[in-house]
Amino acid sequence: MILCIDQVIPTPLLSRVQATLADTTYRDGRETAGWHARTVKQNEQADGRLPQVVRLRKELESTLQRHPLFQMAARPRRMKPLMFSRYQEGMSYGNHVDDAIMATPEEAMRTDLSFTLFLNDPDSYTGGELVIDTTAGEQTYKLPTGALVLYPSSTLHRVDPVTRGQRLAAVGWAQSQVRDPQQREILFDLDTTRRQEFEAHGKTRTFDMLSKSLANLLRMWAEI
Ligand SMILES: O=C(O)CCC(=O)C(=O)O
Ligand SMILES: [Fe+2]
Repeated sequence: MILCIDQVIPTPLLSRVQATLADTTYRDGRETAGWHARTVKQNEQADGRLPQVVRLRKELESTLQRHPLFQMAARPRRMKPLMFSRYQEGMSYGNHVDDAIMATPEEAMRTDLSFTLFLNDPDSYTGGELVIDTTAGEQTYKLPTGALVLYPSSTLHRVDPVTRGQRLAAVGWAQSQVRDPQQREILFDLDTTRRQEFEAHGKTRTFDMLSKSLANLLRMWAEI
């Protein structure tokens, strides 16, 4: 399942992110890529050691932790610290698969889900689409400012060359409590349906039964 979520971050935070990213130091993106991805990765990443970058990163991470749709779709157990990336004219990130295991400050994690949070106006740059290889063919994403695409880390994907302007994004990875994508999708559908039932009719018997099934499937499938 690939999910797009609009307006993930509030406008004041987005403005602060944009202001900080316009005025910070960047490093060569190849520093954080695996050996094969490094050969096709051509971008820049905000220096993650700078205090203003750390502060923003943490704020964005806690915003995601509180986002109901992100939580429902990803069920994150561990998250890799977010990275802010910038693609200037001519930069791109060729086809690659993300590393299956990534280091975090605490412990290594398995990457189940990858995501991109688009941080600037898509009309201000040309190219720079995130292209994901799926069984239904290539899917292309160039989302509005503040929108996020969540996709399986198991896919081949790339960022097409930026041919005008610059593309700013935050990228991240999550290990899910539910490893199997099909199980995760079943839980997502059930959760969505029970919320719709609640909104339409309140806490009905149907809502309770859907909640019970969701909780019991989680008991079967979740690793915590
Ligand atoms: O910037 C993006 O949309 C994705 C970048 C990416 O694939 C990566 O950092 O592994
Ligand atoms: Fe990637």
